[in-house]
Amino acid sequence: MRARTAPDGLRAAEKEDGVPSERAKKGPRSGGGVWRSAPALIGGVLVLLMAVLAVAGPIIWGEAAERIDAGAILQGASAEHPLGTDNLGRDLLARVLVAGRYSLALALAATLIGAAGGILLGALPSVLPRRAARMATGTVNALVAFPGLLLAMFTAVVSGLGARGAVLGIGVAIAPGFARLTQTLAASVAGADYVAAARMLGVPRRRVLARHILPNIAEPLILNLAQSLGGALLGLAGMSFLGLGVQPPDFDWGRLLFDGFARIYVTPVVALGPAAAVALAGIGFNLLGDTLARAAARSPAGQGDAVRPEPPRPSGEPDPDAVLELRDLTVSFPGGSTPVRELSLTVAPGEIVGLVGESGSGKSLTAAAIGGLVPYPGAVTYGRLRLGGVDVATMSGKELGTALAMVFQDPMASLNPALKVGGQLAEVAVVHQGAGRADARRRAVDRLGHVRLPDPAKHAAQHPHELSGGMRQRAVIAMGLMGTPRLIVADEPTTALDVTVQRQILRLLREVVEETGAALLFISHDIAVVGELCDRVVVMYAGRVVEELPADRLADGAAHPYTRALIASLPDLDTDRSRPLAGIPGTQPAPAQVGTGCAFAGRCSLATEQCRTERPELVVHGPRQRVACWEVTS
Ligand SMILES: Nc1ncnc2c1ncn2[C@@H]1O[C@H](COP(=O)(O)OP(=O)(O)OP(=O)(O)O)[C@@H](O)[C@H]1O
Repeated sequence: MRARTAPDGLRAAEKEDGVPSERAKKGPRSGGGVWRSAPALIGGVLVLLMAVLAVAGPIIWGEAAERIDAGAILQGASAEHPLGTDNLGRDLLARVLVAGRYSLALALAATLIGAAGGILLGALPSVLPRRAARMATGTVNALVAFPGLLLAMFTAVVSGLGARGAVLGIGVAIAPGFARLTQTLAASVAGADYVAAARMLGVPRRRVLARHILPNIAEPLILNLAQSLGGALLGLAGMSFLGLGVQPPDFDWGRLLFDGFARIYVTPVVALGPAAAVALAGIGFNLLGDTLARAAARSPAGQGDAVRPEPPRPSGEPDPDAVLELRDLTVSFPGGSTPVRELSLTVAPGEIVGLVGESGSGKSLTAAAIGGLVPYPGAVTYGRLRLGGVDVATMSGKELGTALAMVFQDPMASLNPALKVGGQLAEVAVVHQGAGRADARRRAVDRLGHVRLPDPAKHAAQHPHELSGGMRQRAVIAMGLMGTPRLIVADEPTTALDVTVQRQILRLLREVVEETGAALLFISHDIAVVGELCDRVVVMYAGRVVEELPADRLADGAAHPYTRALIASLPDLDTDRSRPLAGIPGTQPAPAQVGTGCAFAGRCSLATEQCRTERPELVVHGPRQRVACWEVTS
């Protein structure tokens, strides 16, 4: 189970009225702000200039660059030749302007070679058997440790002096960086449930790589491409300058620098022109690459716009009393998968709301979206997300971290095994409330006592592995209570615990709610537990809420066929244990395959043609109950 403080605000760029929020317009999370910054503007202008030069340079100045003038050999700067002339009297300014196309083309070729080779090498560990994968990883590690310039020079010399050798050399020097990046990104995506699921289903590794891994890591690789272009340009100029690159009669900026360098003490201006061109182009590509990376990191999804965010919908007046007000939350992933669809949820102060549904219905993603923790490359949009009456997009990380506590399934994943429990809790108070060390430690021990951990001072001085599973989960809940949470989101907090400890943790959560006045959003697939603990139950199916009702009406008031089926599938004392448990026939549609009608229609014995083609909205059906079902509400 994990308790995490949520990061700086949520990733919503726009407010409920469809107008960009102030934060979206000018705040640090705004991708637009990044593009208006000085480095972005300078980078953009420089790259644009380079592109114009590459296209128009040879057309406009091509002839001047090749015109030999025996009367103007080796001249310095003059009105006619602002950068002087070379040993054949050719105008150096014209040659610098013309060399742009060749220099940029070579840099692009080297970058593409480096990127292709690196991505291939970095992807190998994902497709090879274990031992070969380890060798591939070792090779990448060795290449990364090897000085890039030496690698480039060695390759250039081996493959023959000239532009081809230099391009290959720089490509080889760039490749290890790409390989390392690919490996790291692939490893982070490889841990995702959907990759694990594909592997379990026997999908071949190559296909897992091509379909599940590469599309999800494409964006950072493309961003790295832009930054590498600047590096390649500088590298190629360096190679030509060392005499290993472009050979006469061809010329690029590096070659012009090489030729001018011999005269640098007599007429320094002849070296200045190509040096300035290389420097400006390098700076331009680096600034642009950097801007792209920052814009992607701050885009509405927080992770780039691999998925086109759906526009937020206007949705009535804010509820001033609600602790959590979520309107029209949609979470989507590249490839058309939308596991959460236009979900709306309200939690009142001190209320315990259970979010229940089969595995894959989108419960955890809903919790993650509330905490701004939807994993890359998920895109999150909503019409409104308010915590304690405050728009989450306007809250600082500290404010959100104090107002929201999140408790996840595996407590060990929330606690750093190398740090003592008390120290970890204290850190929350130091970071979020600016408390002194001693005060923070006192508060940590107090909070551990609050969650009924026996001898809290002793356990505060222990490492997580010295605590039992139940104690660890108490410690994680205590961590959430280090702030003054208005809302605790607990995602399957007892699933990893044995039955007795489960009951203790559930009792503790209820006590915490009663004592602190915080509200609790309790996520579970177990409708029996939800019915026992919660005041109100929200039932999710295929990313949408299908029913909301008071928990005490579950047994006899549940109306949606899915809710009723969930309840019917529970064993009770009368259940014949010799027979298999009554499950719900069929399976929930995958997030990318939810059709236009009711998503439950395929499994519902009451389904009509209307259910299959038209999606029912949630409508009031009795006191504090709403149901989305044509058959129940018509
Ligand atoms: N990182 C991801 N990338 C792509 N799809 C994802 C990702 N995480 C979840 N999904 C999809 O979203 C669906 C809903 O996932 P979620 O974890 O929210 O379900 P859940 O209701 O919490 O299920 P469980 O009880 O098993 O945790 C999953 O079926 C999965 O297909």
